[in-house]
Amino acid sequence: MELNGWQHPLPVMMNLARRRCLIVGGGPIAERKLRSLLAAGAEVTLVSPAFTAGILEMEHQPNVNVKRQSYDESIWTAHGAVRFALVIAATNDSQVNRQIAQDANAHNLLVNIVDKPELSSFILPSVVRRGKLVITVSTGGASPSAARKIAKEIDKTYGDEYEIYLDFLSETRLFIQERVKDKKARQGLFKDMLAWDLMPLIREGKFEDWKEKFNLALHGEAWMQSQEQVEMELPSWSFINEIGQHV
Ligand SMILES: C[C@@]1(CC(=O)O)c2cc3[nH]c(cc4nc(cc5[nH]c(cc(n2)[C@H]1CCC(=O)O)[C@@](C)(CC(=O)O)[C@@H]5CCC(=O)O)C(CC(=O)O)=C4CCC(=O)O)c(CCC(=O)O)c3CC(=O)O
Ligand SMILES: NC(=O)C1=CN([C@@H]2O[C@H](COP(=O)(O)OP(=O)(O)OC[C@H]3O[C@@H](n4cnc5c(N)ncnc54)[C@H](O)[C@@H]3O)[C@@H](O)[C@H]2O)C=CC1
Repeated sequence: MELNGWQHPLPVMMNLARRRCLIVGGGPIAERKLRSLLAAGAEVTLVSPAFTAGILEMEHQPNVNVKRQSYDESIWTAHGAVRFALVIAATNDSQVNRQIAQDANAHNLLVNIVDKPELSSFILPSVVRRGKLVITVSTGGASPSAARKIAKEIDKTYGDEYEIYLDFLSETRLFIQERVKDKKARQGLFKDMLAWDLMPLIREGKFEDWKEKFNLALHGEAWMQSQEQVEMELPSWSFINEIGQHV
């Protein structure tokens, strides 16, 4: 199935924890894709007559299953059923890669063909990570090295402070989500939080002290302590917001 170019792909973030994925091929590109899948928690089966030293070093990890054979159709049914969440064809034989694309499509599986974006149902972007913050760059296959270059520029701009910032937002958001029932009220609070200029505090190493003060105020408030979820008005939020605004 030839896809209609990469005019308007759907960007997604996938939770691959304990999902079985298949990589066909054992060269440096297969190794790069393997590392990405393992970092996402996937269980990966690799099929290839030969493997890089890097792959062989990982062979005995519990999430890695190495099969020393050329690709053939038995891969799909080896365990009685099609069992892969994602498939990556990373051989250096474009005919074999094309065949894998056809077979994966026949099984209705998502497939990435490393030498043929137009036959792929997904491609991998270049990635910048700061803890929970993930920034991805894709050119839809137009220029993977441009994607990488742009990601490197972003990498320089977004420092480690974003990881701390996101952890704080995540913690506080969860705390509020558990206690404030009214959706509109919650969203108002999240909007207020985003306006707080915390980044300079983090950069100057003053954030931990500020956070302690903030958390004392947040956790100490009567409305936060009540067992009842708050419906709408949060009179003491303005006090919390004051602390946030005057960092
Ligand atoms: C379509 C896609 C399919 C896919 O693999 O998912 C694809 C396809 C191809 N890549 C090729 C070449 C190179 N790819 C890279 C690097 C990366 N390639 C990645 C993704 C993608 N590559 C997908 C599109 C992503 C997008 O555009 O958004 C990255 C971002 C992510 C990753 O691989 O995980 C990773 C950077 C990781 C990082 O950030 O560090 C480099 C540079 C390098 O290795 O340093 C080169 C050499 C320079 C050059 O050619 O530009 C070739 C030609 C092969 C040949 O000529 O033989 C093809 C096939 C074709 O173009 O037809
Ligand atoms: N998507 C990307 O980011 C990039 C893609 N490429 C493309 O990826 C392809 C693979 O790149 P490398 O890993 O550097 O190639 P490589 O030549 O080092 O490795 C190819 C691997 O495929 C295996 N293989 C060959 N025939 C097979 C078969 N029938 N069944 C199973 N395994 C088989 C080989 O044993 C080998 O392990 C290149 O041919 C190139 O077209 C190249 C650079 C970047």
